[in-house]
Amino acid sequence: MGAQGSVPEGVHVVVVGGGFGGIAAAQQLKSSGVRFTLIDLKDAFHHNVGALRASVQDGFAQKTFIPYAETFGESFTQGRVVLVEPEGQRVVLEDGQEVLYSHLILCTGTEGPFPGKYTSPSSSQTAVQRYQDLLQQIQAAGSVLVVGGGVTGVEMAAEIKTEFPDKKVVLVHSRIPLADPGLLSSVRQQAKEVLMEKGVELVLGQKLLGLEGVELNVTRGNQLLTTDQGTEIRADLVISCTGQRVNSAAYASGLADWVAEDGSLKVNPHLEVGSHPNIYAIGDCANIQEPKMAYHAGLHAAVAVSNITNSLSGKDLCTYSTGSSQHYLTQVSSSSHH
Ligand SMILES: Cc1cc2nc3c(=O)[nH]c(=O)nc-3n(C[C@H](O)[C@H](O)[C@H](O)COP(=O)(O)OP(=O)(O)OC[C@H]3O[C@@H](n4cnc5c(N)ncnc54)[C@H](O)[C@@H]3O)c2cc1C
Repeated sequence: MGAQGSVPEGVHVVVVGGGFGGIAAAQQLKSSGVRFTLIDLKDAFHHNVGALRASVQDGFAQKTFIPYAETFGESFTQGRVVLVEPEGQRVVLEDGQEVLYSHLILCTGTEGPFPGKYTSPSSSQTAVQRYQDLLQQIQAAGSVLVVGGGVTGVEMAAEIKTEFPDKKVVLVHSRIPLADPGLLSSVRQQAKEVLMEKGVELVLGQKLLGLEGVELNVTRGNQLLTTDQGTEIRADLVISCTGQRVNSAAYASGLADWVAEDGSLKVNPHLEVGSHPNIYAIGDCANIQEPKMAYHAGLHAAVAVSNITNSLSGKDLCTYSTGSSQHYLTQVSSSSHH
């Protein structure tokens, strides 16, 4: 089905979440001529792959927020989805507005602490300012403690030390290996070596105590922090890169039967959620055993949109194969859908 193809009347795809998965889906729906509504609580797409660079480089943050309305016009609605109702085929926004769908693509991603993630319902201007403010705090600090050695923490520590080699940067991580368990151990080892070469001090296999009581992202001057093994760390500024979790609030009650332990949605190989052939989950909120990456979210979007258009034109559905990006679109017979 292309721009000239005919889309059956009444088709309206609602895409919840305008992260990497959501914008890829919306762009493909737009070029397929399918009516859609993209809903996000922010007014701009956040290219969060650049979030940590935006924290250390003046003027970079504004390049990482791209207003949805410029690309999607009236097909974009700003708001927070608080409920998915599969029976009524509608989603409900925080302000009470209801949006009906024929097909739903859920891509609410993950949430986590600023600066790695920015999930406040504020304007992009406010968001950009927040990154600029953090840059000033980093500039003012003599020493920075980065908490959490997943990929975000590793990147944050490396970015600060790269831009400000004279600052003391300490990275504390509760496990010994750095970065994410889904990555090759050689990659994780390389991340460690890069940090050590740059002069980042590593405190591994220790958990920082009392993080809840620490004012984050503000330079306070020589705060004393302690780990569960009694190691004392002094730092002017503390940045948290820990505790990312799947953002399940929108669907947790409406699709409770299909929510996995980590909050993600259980999908079949067509990326359909549970027993709902018209509801898809893609990106970080889809329960797929692979590293959570922007790149994968884009691949999922292609599968979900192809399956919507294929189901409308009576074609076979595609399956998503983890890790085989070149062959991710595999046509399979799916007589159960037709
Ligand atoms: C610091 C950092 C660096 C990264 N670097 C890389 C990299 O180099 N390469 C790579 O491939 N991946 C990278 N990743 C991972 C990548 O960012 C994620 O895998 C990707 O963002 C997932 O896309 P998504 O669309 O599933 O979700 P997200 O990008 O998390 O987007 C979800 C969207 O949903 C919206 N939303 C959530 N709940 C609601 C609701 N209830 N109502 C309305 N809207 C809602 C949010 O506002 C958000 O815009 C990085 C991640 C971080 C944190």
